[in-house]
Amino acid sequence: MAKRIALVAHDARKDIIVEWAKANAEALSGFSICATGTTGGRLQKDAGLTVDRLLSGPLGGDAQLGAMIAEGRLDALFFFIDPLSALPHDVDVKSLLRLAILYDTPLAINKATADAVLGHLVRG
Ligand SMILES: O=C(CO)COP(=O)(O)O
Repeated sequence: MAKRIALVAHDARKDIIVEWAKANAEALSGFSICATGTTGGRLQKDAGLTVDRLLSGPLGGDAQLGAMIAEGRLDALFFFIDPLSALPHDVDVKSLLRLAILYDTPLAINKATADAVLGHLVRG
């Protein structure tokens, strides 16, 4: 069964994750991909990816991903975090990151680490 990965980006990072997904389309096609709502919409429309869309991050999508991690249903998290803005749902972001750390889930937080984690997953 294909490994399941999640792609998430804050608004200021959505163009970056779309470009990254386009550049890595072939590698990403081997995974089952889920994404928070708005990120998923951009990835479908602008990068042509097939994704399972969860709720938007601030409306519970980050919490859904946290639950997937806690239940052992997510193999890696690609979370392009905005480092320059205060976010109203910061508690959800922190919770998701905390669970990824707690469960030792491979975690990418920017393009450089996304390249590294994806390479690690592709190599098996
Ligand atoms: O806010 C997010 C992650 O914290 C992402 O949610 P959206 O993809 O719905 O914008």
